[in-house]
Amino acid sequence: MIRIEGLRKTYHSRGRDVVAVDGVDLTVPQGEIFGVLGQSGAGKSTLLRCVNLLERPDAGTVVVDGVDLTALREKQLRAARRRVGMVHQHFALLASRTAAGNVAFPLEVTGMSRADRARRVAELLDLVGLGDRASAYPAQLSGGQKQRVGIARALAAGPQVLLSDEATSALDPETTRSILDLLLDLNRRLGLTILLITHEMDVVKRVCHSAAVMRDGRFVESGQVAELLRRPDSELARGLFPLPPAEPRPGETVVDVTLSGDTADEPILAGLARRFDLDVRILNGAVETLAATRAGRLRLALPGSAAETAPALAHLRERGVLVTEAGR
Ligand SMILES: Nc1ncnc2c1ncn2[C@@H]1O[C@H](COP(=O)(O)OP(=O)(O)OP(=O)(O)O)[C@@H](O)[C@H]1O
Repeated sequence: MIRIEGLRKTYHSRGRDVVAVDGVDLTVPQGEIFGVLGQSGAGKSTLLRCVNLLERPDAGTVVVDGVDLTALREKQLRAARRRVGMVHQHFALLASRTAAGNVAFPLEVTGMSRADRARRVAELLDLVGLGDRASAYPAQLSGGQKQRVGIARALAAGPQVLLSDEATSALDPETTRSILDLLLDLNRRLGLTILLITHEMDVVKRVCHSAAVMRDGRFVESGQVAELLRRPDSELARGLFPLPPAEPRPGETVVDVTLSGDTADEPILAGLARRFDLDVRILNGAVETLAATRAGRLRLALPGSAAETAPALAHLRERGVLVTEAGR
């Protein structure tokens, strides 16, 4: 579990202050995957580096598995950091070491015997699906394979918590999917708590139970993905399911409906046709399986004026469907 309260970090550079993290509160329960989404410069990397205290925050506390890391001295902190694995965007592997040598690296300072180390490294490489590439050097591995080595190395000391710094942004879409599937699998099998930063909506969609949108050092919204999808003003919901503009026909009322959880699998349009004798057109949209819920957004055109379609829309709302004005 990760609990962050009141985190702030300001950099002083060339005579001016840059507030990179401006009062962030965040809780990631044990076994959950939390994604922080934001554009370049939002403060995501600084936030992540403050979680394992690679960067010391100016204010706030960072508690990982019940230990307040901000209260520790350097020596205790080095030991406590083993509770936190880190996966890097550009893998950060040692070119002169094999895959096995890279995974063994963090174990060498723990005093583990050579035989135990070899056993543990083989186990970790198997876990990430690279059991047969133990003696390959990074230059002989694909990007996805390098990231698998990076993940195995991050897990070497048996952390409960994994931090992922844009782990897939240097990878092609198919490899990205396979690495995200691996993170999801590790989360489920090991009960691993994962805090990841990303600028890609797809990453949030595929693996995150909860997420935050970060801008100018602050969280502008944060919560479980399923819950954010039920908020009419959620930026994340709009980003996860963008709806391109669509031209209605004369006499139609156009609305956006957001479905999450049970409503995503109910035949809501058939219900409208039956109960209200309405032939609804789907202008665009999608319903998908996300990490923790089924969800989607549709832009619908209903025949009739706003007043004429109001009972049908009220019926949808009663069933738990979020109905908003198109494009809002
Ligand atoms: N070491 C540093 N010294 C001075 N300013 C910094 C330093 N590191 C980051 N910053 C500034 O802090 C702000 C947040 O940067 P940060 O790297 O955390 O954002 P980010 O969301 O991770 O962006 P990116 O995805 O591009 O890495 C930016 O304005 C950046 O220029």
